[in-house]
Amino acid sequence: MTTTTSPVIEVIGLHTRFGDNIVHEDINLTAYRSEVLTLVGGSGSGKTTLLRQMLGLGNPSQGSVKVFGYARNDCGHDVQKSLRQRIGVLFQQGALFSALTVFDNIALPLRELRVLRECVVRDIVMLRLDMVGVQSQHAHKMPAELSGGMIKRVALARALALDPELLFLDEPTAGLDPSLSDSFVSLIKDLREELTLTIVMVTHDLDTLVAISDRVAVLADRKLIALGPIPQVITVQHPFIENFFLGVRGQNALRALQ
Ligand SMILES: Nc1ncnc2c1ncn2[C@@H]1O[C@H](COP(=O)(O)OP(=O)(O)OP(=O)(O)O)[C@@H](O)[C@H]1O
Repeated sequence: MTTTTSPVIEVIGLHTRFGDNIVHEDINLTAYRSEVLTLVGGSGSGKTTLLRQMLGLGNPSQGSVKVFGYARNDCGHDVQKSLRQRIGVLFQQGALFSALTVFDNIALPLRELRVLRECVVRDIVMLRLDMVGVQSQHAHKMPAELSGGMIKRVALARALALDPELLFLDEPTAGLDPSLSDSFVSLIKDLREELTLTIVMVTHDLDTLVAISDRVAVLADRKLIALGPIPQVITVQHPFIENFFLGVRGQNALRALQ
């Protein structure tokens, strides 16, 4: 994997507090073009909050989050709109609209652009379904008729509908059994190469983390306590890192790196 040095996301001097609850203290972090950066940390360490700030869904109390060079909490409507088109998101929950077919779920972001003819929308939807390995006969099914693995794939197709440069994955393999999880991870690996995606992921799953990440950012004690490739991160002495990476599950997952 080759990364170039251009920053896609820059988190600068970020502090977050909700009332008396201080979540982040002086977080500084950069995600570079075409890398997979994974956020880990214990429950409540502020991973989701940081992801939401990167998406422009929440503001830090201090500091800034820049995406493609634009400060998320200080850009106009047109910039926000163009950023939305350059970013895809796979949410852990509520991945698909239950009242819409597979086809309409994937078509939604395309139709929202209000510039594409329906025949073009159709071609793009079918292309995206093919990309994620879902056969076209499933296009007119409702989400309730799909297996968990298929729902993830369709949600990924929707996240990729607008051909984004940056993809956020929130617990992408949560709820999948190990074999479905492995095949979803290989799909993400293939697509990130094919589409030159920059990926920012939150996961608790060590196998997923080891399989996809170029660098890992570890949040604990309100701070960024480690940032780098896994072999470097596991040398940092901190109870979270020792429990997470160096327990039995961690050791098993880390064997994949050898
Ligand atoms: N909108 C909000 N209002 C008040 N407190 C919030 C809000 N969003 C998050 N928090 C608090 O911020 C802290 C960090 O939450 P966050 O969901 O970001 O953690 P997390 O690392 O993603 O946790 P988990 O791994 O359990 O999902 C928690 O104490 C949470 O209660």
